[in-house]
Formats: sequence, C-alpha cells, structure tokens
Amino acid sequence: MITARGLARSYTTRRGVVRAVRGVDLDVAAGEIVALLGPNGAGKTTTLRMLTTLLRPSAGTARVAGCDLVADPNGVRRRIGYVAQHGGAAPDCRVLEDLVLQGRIHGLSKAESKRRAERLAAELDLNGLGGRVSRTLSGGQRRRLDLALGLIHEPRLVFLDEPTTSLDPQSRANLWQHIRRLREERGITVVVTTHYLDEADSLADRVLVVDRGRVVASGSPDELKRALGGDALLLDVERVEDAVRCLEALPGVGEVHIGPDGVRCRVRDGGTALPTVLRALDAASVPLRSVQMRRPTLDDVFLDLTGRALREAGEATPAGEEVDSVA
Ligand SMILES: Nc1ncnc2c1ncn2[C@@H]1O[C@H](COP(=O)(O)OP(=O)(O)OP(=O)(O)O)[C@@H](O)[C@H]1O
Repeated sequence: MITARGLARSYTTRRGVVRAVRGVDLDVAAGEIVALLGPNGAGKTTTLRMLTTLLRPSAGTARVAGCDLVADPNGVRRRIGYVAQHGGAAPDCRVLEDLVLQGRIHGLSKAESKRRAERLAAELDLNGLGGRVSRTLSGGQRRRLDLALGLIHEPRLVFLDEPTTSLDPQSRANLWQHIRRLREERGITVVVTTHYLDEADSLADRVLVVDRGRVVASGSPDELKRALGGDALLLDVERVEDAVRCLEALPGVGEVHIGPDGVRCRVRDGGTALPTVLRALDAASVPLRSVQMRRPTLDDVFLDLTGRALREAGEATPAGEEVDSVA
C-alpha cells in the first residue's frame, strides 16, 4: 500500500536549515495498522504530510495507494484519507451536514453522500448527534467525527496524525477500538503517528520508531520488546547519583538511566539480579523507597536505541531541530 525510499524534507528558517526528515524508508502492506512512534519534533507529522501530498519531499520517492507521490499527487489524494492533528470538522457546522458536505466535495451525489454519512455516523457511535453543532461535541465525539470526515470517500488507506491527543484515557481506548473495527470491517490500511507508547502498543500491528528524522527501528510491539530481552528495574532512591554509580559497577546491569520516576536499568533476569542490586545499594548506604521489576516497554526500546527516554526526549532534546547554518 505504501513504499517509500529515502524520503527527506528540510525547512529553511531564519536560523538555518532544519532537516526534519532525513531519509525515511517505509513499507506498509494492505490492511496493516502501522504507527510512527517518536517524541515531539521527531519528524512524524512531516513524514505524514509528505505521504499525503501536503508537502513536497526535498528528496526520495514513494508510491502511495498505487500512485507515484510526486508524479500523480491527485491520484494519491483521491485514494487516501487524512485526519490532521486538529481535525477537519467545522466548529459551527452540524455533524451530518458537515459529513454530507465533505462527501459532496469528493464528488458524491447528495443521496450517496447522505447514505455514507449516516452509515459512518452509526459505525462511529455518532448516532443521535447528527443535528448537533460540532463545537458542542465532547473531545471523543469530535475525534470520531474527524475520523468519519476522513473516511466519507471510502479510502483504502487512511492517515491519522496524533488521533487521541488531549483525550481522556477512556475516550482514547474507545477510539482505538473504532479504528481496529474499521480495519476489520472495511479492510482499510491505517498509518498513525503518536508519541504515546500505549497507543502504539495496543493499536499498531507494526511500529516504526522515529527519532531525529530517521526510522531507528521497526517491528511489532512484541518483536521490538523481545529483541531487547531481559527485565527493567525501576528504583526510587534518595541519592540518585550514588545509586547510578553503584548500579553501573555491577556486572550484568546495563543502560542505567535517570528518569522522572527514578533510576532505571536493564538486567538479563530480574529475579536473579534483584537481590544483588538491593545488597549493593544497601552496602553503598543508598536509601531505597521502592523498586519495580517489569518486562521491557516500548519506552525501554526507545531508550536502548537513542539513549533517551521517549517521554523526556521531546523536551530534553529538540529532536530534528539540529539546524544547519544557511550557506
Ligand atoms: N514549517 C516548518 N518550518 C520550520 N521547521 C519546521 C516546520 N514544520 C516542522 N518543523 C520542524 O521540523 C521538525 C519535525 O517536526 P514534525 O512536526 O514533523 O515533528 P513531529 O514528530 O510530528 O512532532 P509533533 O509530535 O510535535 O507533531 C521539528 O524540529 C520542527 O520544529
């Protein structure tokens, strides 16, 4: 459904050239749900905007839904759906009117547009809301309407940019359910960008981890976590620097990292390593408040690949913001 090679995009700003995407290769098969996972500024939106023809690549080639991205952008546009980060619903328009209008923009007859609008409203739990003005909808309802607007022309491939940002946990899980069901029932292919680990983990068949404009790993969430192996230990300690020194000196303890929740490290087998770790911290007089042992998460995968935790990466390092001075 998508084949991209060496996709790149730079922005020229007053400070210089920002290389937002630096050569992305991508293969997405029909019917897959693929997540581009990365921190703020990693280049996810730029990649999506290129694949949806909204932005011309500075370099690289791609075929999207059977059409060449650069030679036939209209062909691509006709075959895909795109739901932007802030959605496309008109705040003062009524739900069904907006859906019908969107269908008409895609060249559907009034009757066909209305039929599809009603079907989508039913599928996406918008029944009974057809007469409501969009700005009065809840966040979850609004995102479902955005999704419906992106699907009215029945594309085989849909791109969703950060679909659940600013939704509460229940509405997020509900939207994932809808997206999965649309895939099951309509067989659509979904490419989604996210900086939420749980979203990539529970929604996607395959995750492409994006950092500083590059894909640094790809695989199913389980494959990525399995490849890492071992267990993660999270230690809430009082003297963080001493704890780090102590852990780094222990054989079999790797990737010691200070995060917002405490000191994190990886060990081959948590059950065996834990007593050794606790004894060493005690011997170094490092007070321990709590310890958690768990299987690796996608955050551990990101940490392993980049040396930074995903949740901190956006703030700690302006990924992609490496500015090359203008010649
Ligand atoms: N129009 C623009 N002009 C200049 N720089 C830009 C522009 N759009 C994006 N960038 C920069 O390109 C880099 C990648 O941005 P992009 O929006 O693609 O990242 P992202 O991973 O989607 O982040 P987010 O999750 O915050 O949307 C960032 O450093 C960003 O500041």
